[in-house]
This record gives sequence, C-alpha cells and structure tokens, in this order.
Amino acid sequence: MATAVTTPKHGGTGGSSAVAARARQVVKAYGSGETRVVALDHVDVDIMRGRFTAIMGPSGSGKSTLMHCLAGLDTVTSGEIHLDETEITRLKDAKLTRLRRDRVGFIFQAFNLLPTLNALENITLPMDIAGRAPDTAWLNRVVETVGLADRLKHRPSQLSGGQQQRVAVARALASRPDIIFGDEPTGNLDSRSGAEILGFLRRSVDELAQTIVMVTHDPVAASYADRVLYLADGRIVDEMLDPTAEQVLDRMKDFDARGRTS
Ligand SMILES: Nc1ncnc2c1ncn2[C@@H]1O[C@H](COP(=O)(O)OP(=O)(O)OP(=O)(O)O)[C@@H](O)[C@H]1O
Repeated sequence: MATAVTTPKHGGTGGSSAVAARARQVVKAYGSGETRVVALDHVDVDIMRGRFTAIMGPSGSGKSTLMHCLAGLDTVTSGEIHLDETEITRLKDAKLTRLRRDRVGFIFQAFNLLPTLNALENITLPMDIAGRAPDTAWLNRVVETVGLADRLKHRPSQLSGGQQQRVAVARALASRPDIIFGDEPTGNLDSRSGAEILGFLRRSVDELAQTIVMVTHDPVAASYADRVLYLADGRIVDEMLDPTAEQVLDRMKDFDARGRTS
C-alpha cells in the first residue's frame, strides 16, 4: 500500500514544521455490530505546509470523513491527528472549537454567506466574532488576490455564484489560518467560475504561502494541486505529484478498471 508519510525536515522552517497536518493510524468507524462502517482504515498522511493537496477517490471512499477528521470537525475512533504541533485528537470541545476558529479556514460547496451582510462584512465576520482586528494590509491583499475590490459593498444576492464563492475564499484567507480545507469548493459553479476560484486558491498557495487541502471529484480541479491523494475503502492507495488533468483522469480510469476485475 502507498504511504503518504514524509520524512520530517529539520530546521529552516522558521518555527513551524514543514508538516501542517499529520494523521497517524487514524480509524473512523460509524455504527456498531452488523451496521458498523469503517470509513477510515488506519490512515497515515502528512499534509505539507505551503502546498495544495487534493483528496480524490470514489463515492464513499472516506474523503469527506478524512477532511472532517483532519480539520477537527469530527472525532476519530482511534489514532492521532496533529495540526502543526497540537494533537487535536486529545483536545476537549472548547479548546478544539477555539483552535478551529483561530487556525483553520473552511470553504464548502455551499457558500454559507450571511445575506444581510455585505461582502466585506462577510469576509471579516469570523474575525469579528473572535474579537480580532483584521490586519488591513493583509485583508487588502486577499481582496486584491480574489479580485473583489470593487464588490465589497455588495450583498451576496447582488453577486454571481462565482463572486459569492470568491467572498467565501477571501473569508477563509482573511484570518491567515494555518490551513484551509475545501469540500468540493467549486462543486456548485460553472466551469469558468470554478476555474477562477481554483486559480485564486492556487495563487494563495504560490503568493501567500497558504496551505490548502481540497476534496474533489473533478480531475481538472485536482490538476491545480501540487499533490493528489487517492482514497479507496478508507485507505490511501496512491498519490500523484504535479498532476495534469489528463493524468488524474487516466489514474481514475485505472482504478475503475481494477475495481471491476478484482
Ligand atoms: N454519519 C455517518 N453514519 C454512518 N456512516 C457514515 C456517516 N458518514 C459517512 N458514513 C459512511 O462512511 C463512508 C465514507 O463516507 P464519506 O462521506 O467520507 O465518503 P466520500 O468519499 O466523501 O463520499 P462522496 O464522494 O460520496 O461524498 C461511507 O460508506 C459512508 O456511508
């Protein structure tokens, strides 16, 4: 079986380690007895800092479960998950909530914007709730990066779907989280708006040194990543570096063919 674990680098990382998120022997089972489903089966993975990682695999292979466990949105049955140096699998609810709020960003398929707030207010909302003042220079850079400078006073209903998702991307980036998780972030968009969002995510990795983990079914979306992890039956079965959409598609066909013959 493929191992998605990297030998840790020592030194030269300015205090934070080269690995932004780490899973060790993670098992997630739902239900018990006859209805028990093992969604994650002893998963080991390292998510490298400042990289864009895509998680792919057939429906039901455990992609969302892995993302939710890595992000501290769901508990594990056994095993350990670290975000940077913090073992989140040991944290109590209140501490975990705070860590998620302070260090993790999320972008979902549904944009989850508040309709009564304008774009700028939506972007700064998580920081407002946390009582943190936004870093204005950074905020301007984020707004510039996602191309929203002339839309900040607009409410979500006055924005296109693609623009609304740009607001959601800016909201995730604004607090400078250690890591951003996206669950099919372009799933609700047409291919042009989707490409735009993926371009912004790519730029936030290249220009803002953001770390991004994205679950996707789409080979084109995965081709924006530096690395693609493939899940099957709750295990990481393969990975690909610097993928093209064509290579990702070929690999998926390969898995399908093997699935049918085994
Ligand atoms: N709350 C739950 N209770 C019981 N079983 C669950 C629950 N959530 C997920 N599962 C099961 O765990 C397995 C993995 O689900 P998961 O949603 O992680 O898959 P996925 O790869 O994200 O699928 P998809 O691509 O269809 O979204 C599936 O067999 C699913 O039925």
